[in-house]
Amino acid sequence: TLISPRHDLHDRHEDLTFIIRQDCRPPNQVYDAAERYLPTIDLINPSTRTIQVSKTPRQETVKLAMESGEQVPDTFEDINLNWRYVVETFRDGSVEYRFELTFQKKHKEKVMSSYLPYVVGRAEAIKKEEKILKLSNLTNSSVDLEHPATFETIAMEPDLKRKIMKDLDRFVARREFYKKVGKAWKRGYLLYGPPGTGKSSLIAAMANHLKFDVFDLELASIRSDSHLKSVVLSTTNRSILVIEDIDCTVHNKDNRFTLSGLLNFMDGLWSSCGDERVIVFTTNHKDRLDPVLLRPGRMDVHIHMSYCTPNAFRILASNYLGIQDFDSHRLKGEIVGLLESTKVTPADICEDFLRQNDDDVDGDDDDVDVDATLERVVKFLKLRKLEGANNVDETETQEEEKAGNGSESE
Ligand SMILES: Nc1ncnc2c1ncn2[C@@H]1O[C@H](COP(=O)(O)OP(=O)(O)OP(=O)(O)O)[C@@H](O)[C@H]1O
Repeated sequence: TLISPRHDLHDRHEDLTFIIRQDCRPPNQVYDAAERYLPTIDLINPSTRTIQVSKTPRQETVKLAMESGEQVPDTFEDINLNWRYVVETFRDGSVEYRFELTFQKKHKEKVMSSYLPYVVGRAEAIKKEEKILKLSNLTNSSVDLEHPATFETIAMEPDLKRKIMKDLDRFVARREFYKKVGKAWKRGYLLYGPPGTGKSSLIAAMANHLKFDVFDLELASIRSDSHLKSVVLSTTNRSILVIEDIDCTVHNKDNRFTLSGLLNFMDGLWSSCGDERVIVFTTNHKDRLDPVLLRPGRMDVHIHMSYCTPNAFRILASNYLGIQDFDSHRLKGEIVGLLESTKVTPADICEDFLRQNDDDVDGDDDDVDVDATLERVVKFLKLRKLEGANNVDETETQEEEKAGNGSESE
C-alpha cells in the first residue's frame, strides 16, 4: 500500500524505533552487543511470558535469553528505553532475527552517541570475561567452542608451553607498542608436526587462554581476492584465524592455488583483517612449504608439535589416569626409553588410555589400576616400535624458533 506523504506528515510519532537486524557479513556489532548485553539487565519483568533457558556442559550457570515477541525495559541516564526481540519467518522460508529499540525521539542523539556505544562497550567487557568461545568455519553460523583443551591439559614440553603463553600474553598487552612502531597488531603462528600431535588442541588452548573466538578459514572455498576480503571482514577482532594444512593447498590435485596465489592470499589476509588477531597456519609437512611462505611477517613463531615425549606422557598420564608420581613407578625407565625410540603421537597415547577405561568393566574411571595400565602401555609401545621400526631421529624434539633470522621487532 502506498502511503501518501501528506498523510505521513500528519501522523506524528513521539517515539522512534531502531531496527537492529542480525547481519552475517560483516556482522552487525550492535546486534551482537545487544545479544550479550540484554541478559545482564533483568530479562524477567511483569510483562514477560516466556524466556529461553539454556546451558551447555561447560557453562557454569544457566543462561537466559529473550524469546521472540518479548520486551525488556532499560534506563540510561534519564532515558527510558524498550528492547523487543523479534524472529520473523517470511514466505520464502528465510528467517530474520532483530532487536527493536524504542525510545522518545527527542533522545535520538544521546541514544546514538552514548547509549549504543555503552551497550557495545559492556558487551565487549562481558565477552572478555566469558569462558565460552565461538568456533566458526565462516560458512555456517558460529557455534560455541566446547573444545576443553587448555594449556594445563595439553601435553607438550613445559618450556615450550610457557614460551607460547608468554608470547600470547605479550602480544595482547602490546597495543601501544605495535602502534608506535607502525606495525599491524597481529601475530602469525605456524604449527607443524604429524597428525595427532595436538595442533588443533593447541589452537583451542590458545583460544581458551586468550578468550578469543576461533574462525576456521577454509582456503579451498575462497574464490577470489574480493571473496577473501569479505570473508575475513566477517570475522571479529580478538579472534584466531585458522588456516589448516597449507601444504595441501599448494599441492592439491586440481592445483587451485599456485604459490604466488597463496602469497597474495596471505598478504591479503594480513592487510584486510582487523586488529588484535592471531593467525595460525598448520601443516603436517613444514619441509614441503616454500621458504617464501616462512618469511618473517607472515609467520612470526614456528612451533614444532612432536611425537609424544616423556614430559608429554607425564601430563597425559596425570590427566587421563590420575597418575601423579610416574617418576617413581618401576616402569618409568622402560616407558621413557620406548618413548624416546618410538614414533607415537599424543593422540595414540590418549586413545590407548581411553581403551584402558573402556576395558574397565565396572565403569569406575576413578579406580584405574595403574600397574596394569602402564604394563599395557609398555606392550603397546613395544608393538608400535616393532610395527614401525621407524625410530625417531635425533632432531625430532619439540622446539620453538623464530621465523627467519629473528627479525621481529621487539
Ligand atoms: N599434545 C596433546 N595434548 C593433549 N591431547 C592431545 C595432544 N595431541 C593429541 N591429543 C589428543 O588427540 C586428539 C587428536 O589431536 P589433534 O586433533 O589436536 O591433533 P592434530 O595435530 O590437530 O591432528 P591433525 O593434523 O590430524 O588435525 C585430541 O582431541 C586430543 O584428545
